Formats: sequence, C-alpha cells, structure tokens
Amino acid sequence: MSSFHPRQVFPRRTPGATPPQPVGLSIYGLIYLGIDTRGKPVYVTLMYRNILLGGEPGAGKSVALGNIVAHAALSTDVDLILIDGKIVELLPYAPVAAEFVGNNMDKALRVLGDLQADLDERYLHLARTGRKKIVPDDGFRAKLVAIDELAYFTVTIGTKEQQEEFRTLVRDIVARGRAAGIIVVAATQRPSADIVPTSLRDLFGYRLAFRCATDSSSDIILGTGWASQGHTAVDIAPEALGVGLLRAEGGFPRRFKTAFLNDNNHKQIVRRAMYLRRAA
Ligand SMILES: Nc1ncnc2c1ncn2[C@@H]1O[C@H](COP(=O)(O)OP(=O)(O)OP(=O)(O)O)[C@@H](O)[C@H]1O
Repeated sequence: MSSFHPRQVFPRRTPGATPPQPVGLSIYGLIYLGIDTRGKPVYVTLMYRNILLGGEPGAGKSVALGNIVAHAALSTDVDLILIDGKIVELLPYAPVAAEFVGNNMDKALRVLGDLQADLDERYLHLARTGRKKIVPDDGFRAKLVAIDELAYFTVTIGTKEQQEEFRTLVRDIVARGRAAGIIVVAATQRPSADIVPTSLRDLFGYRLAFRCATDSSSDIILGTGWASQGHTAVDIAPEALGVGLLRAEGGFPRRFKTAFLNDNNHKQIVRRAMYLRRAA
C-alpha cells in the first residue's frame, strides 16, 4: 500500500535525466491525516470504508476533510464528487472533480440520485459475478463523495421533502457504497441526534470528533458510552485547533492533530492532480 510522501508526488529531478513518469497516489493506499500524541503518524484506509467528522465550528473538520480530498485528488484511481454547502472549502478542487455541488439542493439531489443508480448497477454486477465487493478489475472506478456540512442539506436549505430525500439518499449511499467502491466522507458542525441519528452514525467505519460542547455530542460521533470511559472531545482545549479523537471500527479513540495544508499547498496539489489525471 502506498502512503503519502511528498517525494512520491513531487519526484526529485536530476538535470539531464529522463523526466520521471508521473506517479500518483491510490485511493486503496493509506491516507495521511496527522500525528498522534506519541508523535506517530496517523493514517486511515478509506477504500471500503466511510468516515464521519464532527465538532464545533472552527474546530478543524474542513482542514481534515481537505487532507482526505487532497489525497483523493492525487489518486488517479478515484473520481471526486464534492458537495460543499459552504462552497469555499472544496471549491479549489472543482477542476479535478467529476461533480462539484455548492449550495444547490436540486443539484445535490440529482448528483446523489445518479450515485444511487450507479450503486444499483454495481450491485447487479456483484450479484451476477457472485462476489461481495467491487475490485479494480471489475471496471468500476472508485468514487469519493465528500459532503461538507450535512446539516446544511438536511435542515437549512430546500423543502422538508427535499431534506428528507437528501437524508435517505445519503443513508443508502453510506450503507451500500462501501462494498461497491463508493466512499462517503461527511462533516458536520452539529453533532446532534437529529443530524446524525445512531443508525446513520453506525454505518461509518471511521469517526473523527473534534472539540465538542457536550459529552453527548462527542458520543454522537464516536459512539455511545465513550465519554463515560474518559474519551471525550469536550476536553480538547478551544485553542487546540485541529486536535481530534479518531476511532476506527472496533477500536479505541486515538487523540491526534491533523496535518495542516494552507491555501497555497492546496493550489499546488490541485495543479499536480490536474497533471496526473491528464497523464493517467
Ligand atoms: N491542524 C491544524 N493546524 C493548524 N491550524 C488548524 C488546524 N486545523 C484547523 N486549524 C485552524 O482552524 C481554522 C478552522 O478550521 P476548520 O475550517 O477546519 O474548522 P471547521 O471545524 O471546519 O469549522 P466550520 O464548522 O465553521 O466550518 C482553520 O482555518 C485553521 O486556521
């Protein structure tokens, strides 16, 4: 499995040497998220998984989401579907996205509807071949769906019916997508039971809680009972931007700080991703 290393994406050039072949990352590889309290790197593997990010406004969700989207952009084996109610967070990646949705409920529903139809086709293929998950040889490309601010589409914009339709589509894509090579990365600054009901939360293999106002909000992301065992995102200091608790399926929450890519880093990554994707 490949892990992110700047040399891999920006290979060293020797004057006069044959230019190196462009080398991208892979969505099947490890995705670098940051560094833990013992100084160890923290990675996630998102293929066949989903990740939920929650926490107070300004706690670091978009930065973490940006790290994941950056890795996916540099991975030529995945298509990006970006749904960003705030528009500005993911907009820099629009040039390398298969779909970019801003604050537009109709478009969000259309894009999610298309994903659901794609999902049906993938499951039909799995049924025909008698297998349980899509592999690269099946000819279906992996897709990464990043949603920045779930609540924006489930309580703020659109009609009640549209919000319900959005919820239903997201739940189906999260539930069935992992085996079919469709990954969902969803963020919310409102970790409450109406935005993230337990039945939806439990479908996410990875949960990442940034600073939360209450133990119950922290538990809504990490899972019921963790706060009472001392694992709560409430005790993250307000000034500890980018510090969060990451829990992988069946594991203990692990405290770490996300890597930080500034606007210029993102611009460079998008340029590189455009080049890699053209060459692929
Ligand atoms: N790992 C980090 N290292 C340094 N600074 C960080 C880190 N993570 C976040 N920050 C700082 O905190 C600010 C807010 O982070 P971010 O936009 O990710 O928050 P958010 O949780 O997405 O907020 P909102 O819900 O309001 O969108 C960033 O602009 C950045 O200045």
